Amino acid sequence: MPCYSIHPSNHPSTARASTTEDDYMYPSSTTPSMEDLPEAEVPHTDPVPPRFHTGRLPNSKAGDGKPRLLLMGQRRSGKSSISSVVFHKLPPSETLYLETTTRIKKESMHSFMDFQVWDFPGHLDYFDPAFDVDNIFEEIGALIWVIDAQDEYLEAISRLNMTILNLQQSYPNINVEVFVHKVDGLSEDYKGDTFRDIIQRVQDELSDQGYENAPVSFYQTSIYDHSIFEAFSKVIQKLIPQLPTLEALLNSLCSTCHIEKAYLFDIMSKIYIATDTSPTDIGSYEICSDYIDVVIDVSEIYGWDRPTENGDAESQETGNNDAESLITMERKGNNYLYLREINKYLALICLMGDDSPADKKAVIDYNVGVFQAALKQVFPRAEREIAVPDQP
Ligand SMILES: Nc1nc2c(ncn2[C@@H]2O[C@H](COP(=O)(O)OP(=O)(O)OP(=O)(O)O)[C@@H](O)[C@H]2O)c(=O)[nH]1
Repeated sequence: MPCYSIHPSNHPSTARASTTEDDYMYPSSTTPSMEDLPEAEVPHTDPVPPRFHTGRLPNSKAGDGKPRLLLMGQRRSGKSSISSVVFHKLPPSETLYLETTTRIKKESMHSFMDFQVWDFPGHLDYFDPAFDVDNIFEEIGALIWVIDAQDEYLEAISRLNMTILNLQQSYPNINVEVFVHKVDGLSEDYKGDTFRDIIQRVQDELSDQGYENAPVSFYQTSIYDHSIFEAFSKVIQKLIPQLPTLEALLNSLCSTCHIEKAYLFDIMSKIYIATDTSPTDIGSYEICSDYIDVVIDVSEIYGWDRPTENGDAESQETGNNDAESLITMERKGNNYLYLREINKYLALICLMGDDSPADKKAVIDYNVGVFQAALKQVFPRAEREIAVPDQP
């Protein structure tokens, strides 16, 4: 059995528990990586001067600097389930017991980049003048609109279109991501028909209102398979300005080492933040995603605390030298899988073809080391400074 380990002290679930950056956040008792923010806005009555989109990149440091993913849609469409399954690792079957959301639920995600997930109650009319629309939409990274494909969806489509048209004036650059959700319960034919019908209706209604080529993307999703993670990966990738560079680095790694497909994964959520530009298929994503689970499970059993060289907290948090970056290769059908922990948030997973990577492992190791070094330069979060408490 090849060796591997994602070191427990380096493991995201442990590492992120200690990250407290915002005064106004308090740690969640159940999940260390997510933090509940104080409750939703209380509608305020003061007149709000109109403000317009600044054209900043969504994750540029403005305000709290954390792009928001807003989860909106009709009641019971599955918004809270999506957030719980992707970011809290809730088993999908347990979402049956989730209570309906009554106030905006804000959570902060500490990972390769910080972002927030805001789960909106289905019934809320956020364009009511009592709400501070700016406060909701100004730092937005993406608006994720969830439509229950197993239910009557005309009302959901008209609310979506109303929202897009309302936002178009002040925030024309917002990415609108439509999750045609709960497709697990539908036959293949019905699923395809429903998906096409929803796309057609949204586009037709928007163009009837004079809004052609609206920036809306559609995904078929379910919490019962990997589709929700794939969709989230694509949504998150749009928020990463360095994506083209990451893809170029992965392309170069793939061609140098004869790698068929390479993914850069966020270990905790199993969202992939970049992949090389060869065609992606859900099968290879599934293999890699399952493999992360195996490595994490095994490392939680067999991992051990490695003392830091000088014992200081910073090197413990950020240190990820060779000793903590271990490798596994495994035969899977005709493929080899290669996993390397890049830092405490990210892991590189590669699918390789027939010629045994074991013969050229040294070359792969070397090139992955080069990739890792380049990543640190282009993607500052790879070397993120962790706040170290002042010494008395
Ligand atoms: N079959 C299926 N059911 C799902 C899926 N996602 C969520 N559900 C179910 O849908 C129901 C409603 O889910 P919630 O997450 O509470 O929906 P919500 O949109 O947050 O609802 P509100 O809080 O009322 O706005 C739950 O019983 C979930 O188990 C899915 O992908 N497939």
